[in-house]
Amino acid sequence: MSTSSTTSTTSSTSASESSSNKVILGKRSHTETIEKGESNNGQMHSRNRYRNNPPDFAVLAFKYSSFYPYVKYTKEGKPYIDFKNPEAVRELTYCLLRNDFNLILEIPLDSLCPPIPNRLNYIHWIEDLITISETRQDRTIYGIDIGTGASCIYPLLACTLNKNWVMLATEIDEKSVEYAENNVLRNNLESKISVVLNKTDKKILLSEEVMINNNIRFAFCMCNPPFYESQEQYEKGVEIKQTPSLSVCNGTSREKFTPGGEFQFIKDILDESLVLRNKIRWYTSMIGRLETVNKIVRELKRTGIDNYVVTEFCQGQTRRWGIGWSFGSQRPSTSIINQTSKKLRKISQPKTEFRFGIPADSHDVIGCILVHLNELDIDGNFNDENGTFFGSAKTNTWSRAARRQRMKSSECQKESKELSSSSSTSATSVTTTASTTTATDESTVFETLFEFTLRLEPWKSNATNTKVTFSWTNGKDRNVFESFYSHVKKWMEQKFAANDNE
Ligand SMILES: C[S@@+](CC[C@H](N)C(=O)[O-])C[C@H]1O[C@@H](n2cnc3c(N)ncnc32)[C@H](O)[C@@H]1O
Repeated sequence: MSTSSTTSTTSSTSASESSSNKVILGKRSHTETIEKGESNNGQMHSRNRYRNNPPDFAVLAFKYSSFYPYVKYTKEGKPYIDFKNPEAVRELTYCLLRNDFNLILEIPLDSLCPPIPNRLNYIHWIEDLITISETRQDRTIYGIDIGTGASCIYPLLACTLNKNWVMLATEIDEKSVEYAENNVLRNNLESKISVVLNKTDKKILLSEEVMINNNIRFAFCMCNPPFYESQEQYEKGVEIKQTPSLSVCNGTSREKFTPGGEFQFIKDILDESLVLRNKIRWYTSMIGRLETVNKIVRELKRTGIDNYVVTEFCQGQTRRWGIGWSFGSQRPSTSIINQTSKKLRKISQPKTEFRFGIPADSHDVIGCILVHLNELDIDGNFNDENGTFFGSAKTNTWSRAARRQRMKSSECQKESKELSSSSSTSATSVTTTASTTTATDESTVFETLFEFTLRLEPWKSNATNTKVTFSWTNGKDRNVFESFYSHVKKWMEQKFAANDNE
């Protein structure tokens, strides 16, 4: 059976064990949880509805007569189900989808039965990634689910949770396509989800049916690839699992196996992404084995892609991983980069958030920073409500060379003013004009180097210490942003040290 069913087992087992610990989560927006910088910490995604609210088998059995026969009770009266029984597992999945998402599905008994909490973790992580680039919540978000399976689980859940999402679901297996299409129709989601049969297993995205002749610019693609390359590798994988599998082994061979295993499948997506580039903003995949995460990160680096994120999907004792990469210049926040274990942070891209403290109140600090940003010709808007500045730099105005150049041109201007006030010669005015033009040209010729936000905390309080946080939100060159940040930090520290000494 596929490892995904094992995920269902361990999750539901641990879920029922912790059912005394129920907390109903209030509805929180994507941006809210991202801003709070919440990481997985060995748990489900912070918006996953099952994180602190595991399924209650007794309640489900009472509500759904089809599930009732599968629920048994321990001597202590604790409800449980036999995860070795594929029908019981499938009924549980049906009940959760119906009860919590108002979705009705039909999945063949020999096919993969998707564990819902695990599938939600991946969708919530995609929501976080998309939030970086899509600030307008009313805009249609286009996504692709590669290998949607008979259940069509990702598109169905994703479009139910996100009303502005539209998804293309791809699949190579004809029977699965038929089931997936019927599942879409059954839930009246045909205006949101299209299922296509990918006629070649040699191509994943670059096939005629998927991206060739498709003019849509997709925000993301997602994929739960077949994990193993052979039955032998699968059996080995099962053997080395630390906890014995409690679950039945369902899943067709197409769902479990692919030549070269998951590494080759994701590597193929990576190779195709090098052709498609910005036609899809975030290329992502689920990963079943930790060693594959390291191998794919090495491939990303080898091809020069530095804008990537890795994450860990936790569900009970089972771990899965997620990887995403982009050719765009939008940078994920540090909290998205950090949505993983400490171990994986080492191979993630470095942080995009930088912080220092200034021993003064926020009013004095912002006054000083804004004057200096103005001197540096940094464009931007300051939001006085929350103490946040949104800025962009067109050209490097803070480097030593740029500052020397600025000093030279202001000296020139001073000289020319003095000369023109004593004797107005045409030669001097030409010099003045020339130097101004050079400066103007420099700032208009270059595109935006980077965008950033600058936040002061605590804002509008009498605290005599202010935390200044710079976040790199857009740009290709990390070194340029970091040199700007270092310059402003040094300048501020010197300024306030000087004030202290006065
Ligand atoms: C592990 S299953 C995932 C099913 C479902 N997405 C889920 O998460 O439960 C992988 C699926 O990918 C499909 N697949 C394999 N190669 C493919 C390709 N080149 N294009 C589209 N689908 C493919 C398989 O048929 C299988 O249904």
